[in-house]
Amino acid sequence: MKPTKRSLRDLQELEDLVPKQARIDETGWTGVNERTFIAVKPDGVQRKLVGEIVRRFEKRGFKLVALKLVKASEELLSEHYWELRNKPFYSTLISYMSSGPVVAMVWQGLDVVQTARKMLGETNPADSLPGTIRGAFCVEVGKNVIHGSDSVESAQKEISLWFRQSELHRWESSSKNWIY
Ligand SMILES: Nc1ncnc2c1ncn2[C@@H]1O[C@@H]2COP(=O)(O)O[C@H]2[C@H]1O
Repeated sequence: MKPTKRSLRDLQELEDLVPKQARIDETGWTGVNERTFIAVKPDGVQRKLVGEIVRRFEKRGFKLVALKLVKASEELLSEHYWELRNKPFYSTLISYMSSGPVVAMVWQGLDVVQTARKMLGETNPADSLPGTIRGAFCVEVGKNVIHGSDSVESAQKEISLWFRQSELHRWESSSKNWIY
């Protein structure tokens, strides 16, 4: 039977009922299918760095799997930054991250988690090499313009937290054979 608009919406609603943990395995790919979560933070969006950041990931050879402009709720941010909840800068971090829209993305490719971290630079921009994103575009740890998952495991959790399965796109890149 051809699915109607209504039945597609029903499927979406059903998917939202599936516990997030159950979806982690589906994003836990390896090799050329490894994925990472990248977010251009509110200062990066305000400072018009989105295009430059997307350009760097595209030019490196990674594949864009998902992208959206989102105003993160405090609930989402408290899950995302759960491990930092006792840090003295935690409340400043939550208000900074909820101060404006964030561009949330998923990028895919060989060793993308580790390579993306190198492209981003160090958490503190002062320690970041000039060619990195933070080394080129920011100066202060509290406004460091971009987030990238620090491990494959964190990437799986963060992708599941920020995206629905239906927002992660499968597509064939025509330049794949020139990259791998
Ligand atoms: N000393 C600090 N003061 C303020 N913010 C910090 C400090 N250390 C880390 N952070 C923020 O906490 C964030 C944790 O995730 P990120 O590595 O993306 O970026 C980090 C900074 O935005």
